[in-house]
Amino acid sequence: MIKVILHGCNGKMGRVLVKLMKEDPEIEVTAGIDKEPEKYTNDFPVYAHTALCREKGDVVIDFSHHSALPQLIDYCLAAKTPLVTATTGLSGEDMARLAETSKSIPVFHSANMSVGINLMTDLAARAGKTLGTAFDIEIIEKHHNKKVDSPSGTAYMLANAINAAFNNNKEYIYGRHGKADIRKDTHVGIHAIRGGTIVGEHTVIFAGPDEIIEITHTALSKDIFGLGAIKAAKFLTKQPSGFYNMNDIIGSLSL
Ligand SMILES: NC(=O)C1=CN([C@@H]2O[C@H](COP(=O)(O)OP(=O)(O)OC[C@H]3O[C@@H](n4cnc5c(N)ncnc54)[C@H](O)[C@@H]3O)[C@@H](O)[C@H]2O)C=CC1
Ligand SMILES: O=C(O)C1=N[C@H](C(=O)O)C[C@H](O)C1
Repeated sequence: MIKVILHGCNGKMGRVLVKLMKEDPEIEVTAGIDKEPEKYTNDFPVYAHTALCREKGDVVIDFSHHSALPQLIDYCLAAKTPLVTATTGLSGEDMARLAETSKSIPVFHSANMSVGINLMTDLAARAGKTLGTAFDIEIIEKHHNKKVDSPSGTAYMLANAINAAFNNNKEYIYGRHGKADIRKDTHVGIHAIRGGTIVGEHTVIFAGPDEIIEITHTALSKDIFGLGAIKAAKFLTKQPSGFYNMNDIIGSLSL
């Protein structure tokens, strides 16, 4: 039985993970950490801070807030516990911290734990490479009205994969309010919609002369992210130190 320390256990994704792990005989929550520890009644202890957690887990799963990352990394390093982090809104400095941490313990990060988005990322990069600069690229993401970061981590993941296909010469343009000039072919427009209970929708538009290609992924339930994180946790407990992502568990998606 794999023992999980669930960081952010009382959040929306935390509740999904608690439910999914109850249904899985191979994995269980040993302790939770959440800055609102009493929000729900849980059948495992919940602490307000990593420093208070005495339980030992085989792996930490994190769906919380990017501001918690430094303390979470300190905890994982001290407890020598592998870290699966799905939290978004990470800065370049945060990513560098995760990469440094992965020299000492196994670390898994993906801004989107679904299989579909990871395939879409490959498809979008390939489309960018094939279509070249004749096609303008815009990314639209839609999420629920409780999401705190924008644009989404997934929008960045898609943009970065496309950018890599263009030797990283793209410039990200966030909305166009106040812009009084035409777009350049080096621009990638990124636009965030927030409303209702939208689980998550990402569209990459390639708009060319007289034709348009759109690639869309729609998440219909948060379970897809939770199941991906559980797969990642099971995978990570068997790995040496290193920095892993979804491609390591779903195999090469190169088309
Ligand atoms: N990679 C993926 O596939 C997915 C990533 N996410 C990301 O996961 C994160 C959480 O999403 P939700 O559950 O929807 O948010 P949420 O706001 O419902 O839950 C976050 C939880 O973390 C707790 N928290 C915040 N700061 C903390 C701290 N310093 N220490 C301990 N606990 C803290 C909050 O009290 C809350 O219970 C977000 O960054 C979101 O973008 C969400 C869905 C899928
Ligand atoms: O906050 C969310 O809900 C989600 N966040 C992730 C992101 O920022 O990309 C992944 C998913 O789209 C849901």
